[in-house]
Amino acid sequence: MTRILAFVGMPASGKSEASAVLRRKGIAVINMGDVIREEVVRRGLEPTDANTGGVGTELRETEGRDAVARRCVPKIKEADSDFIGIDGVRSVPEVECFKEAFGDDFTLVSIDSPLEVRFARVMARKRSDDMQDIDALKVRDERELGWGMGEAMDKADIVITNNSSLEEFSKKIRALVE
Ligand SMILES: Nc1ncnc2c1ncn2[C@@H]1O[C@H](COP(=O)(O)OP(=O)(O)OP(=O)(O)O)[C@@H](O)[C@H]1O
Repeated sequence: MTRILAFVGMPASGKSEASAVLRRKGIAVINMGDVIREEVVRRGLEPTDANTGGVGTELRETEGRDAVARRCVPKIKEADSDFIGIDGVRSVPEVECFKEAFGDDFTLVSIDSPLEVRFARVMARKRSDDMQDIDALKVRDERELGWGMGEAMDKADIVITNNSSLEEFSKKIRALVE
């Protein structure tokens, strides 16, 4: 039996930090974006933002909105471990795919963090693909919501707020795992 903790949340809400807590505990985390990057490489393409975006959209169009989740299922089964994390759930069909494959062993965790707090963190993190003003973050939020992220967050079994320190947040994630 594999217990699965999957994280869903708006951009810069803290999904990577939650995944890092799991990894520090020796728990493997599957990043759903990596599944798309793998497909890009398999097709002999460069893993650029444009190519991953294009392949991701194409996979969803040709194989269904749960295409990426379906590719994760055998990976989770093959890993044959007691506990696994998933970073990057984005829509209800993906949640349904995991629920169908793993039933009650699948727990969806929504990470909740307000726009202003997320924006301050984006400014501090300085990632190359990050937005430069709060309006750009709002646009990114709208794009993710357009893919059904809001409905996926509504399906969460557990909601964790991340609006204070990183230590406080890590403690909540550790408690969840334990
Ligand atoms: N509680 C916190 N206190 C301070 N910094 C935080 C906290 N939570 C997250 N951060 C920082 O905010 C930034 C965004 O968090 P993170 O990268 O985990 O978000 P994400 O949900 O994975 O984002 P994305 O969806 O954009 O990849 C990171 O630099 C992270 O270290």
